[in-house]
Amino acid sequence: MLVAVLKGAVNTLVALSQAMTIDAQIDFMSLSSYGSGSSSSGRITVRQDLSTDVKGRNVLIVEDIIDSGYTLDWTVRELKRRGAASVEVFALLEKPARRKVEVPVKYKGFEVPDEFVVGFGLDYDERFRNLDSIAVLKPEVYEGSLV
Ligand SMILES: O=P(O)(O)OC[C@H]1O[C@H](OP(=O)(O)OP(=O)(O)O)[C@H](O)[C@@H]1O
Ligand SMILES: Nc1nc2[nH]cnc2c(=O)[nH]1
Repeated sequence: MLVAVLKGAVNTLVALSQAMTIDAQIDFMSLSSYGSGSSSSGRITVRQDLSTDVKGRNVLIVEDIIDSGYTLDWTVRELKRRGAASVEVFALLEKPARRKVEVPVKYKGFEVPDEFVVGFGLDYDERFRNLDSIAVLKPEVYEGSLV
């Protein structure tokens, strides 16, 4: 089954699941470690949990971006703790320069430089998620002068 980490991974989940040729159940987990800032606090909070028991299931976690890796590290550990038979990862984007914790990623999309990206589900303070492509946010926006 596919487990998407909301909210950012929603577009990625839709695109990936529609490209798959095998039947796959989907479920969602909403986590946050960013609040309204642009860097991870490292403290994960569960905003909304899965509706499925993952015990004995083969799970593919679908992520939009891996930055520090804290979110993914927490999610992999948590799903294994709940008894998933296997836990693998699909990540659309990775920002290697900012990695704090390494997590094995089976299916990798693209590497991005150390810049804050938005669009295709990715937000800055809940804005820009509905852009249909991924763009680098101008630092003036998160440094305050354009907010
Ligand atoms: O590797 P990390 O440093 O942990 O960062 C990656 C996470 O950050 C973003 O989520 P965010 O917490 O902003 O929530 P959102 O998906 O609801 O925007 C993104 O969607 C990843 O889940
Ligand atoms: N929108 C967005 N969320 C993130 N979470 C971790 N890194 C990023 C990023 O570059 N953009």
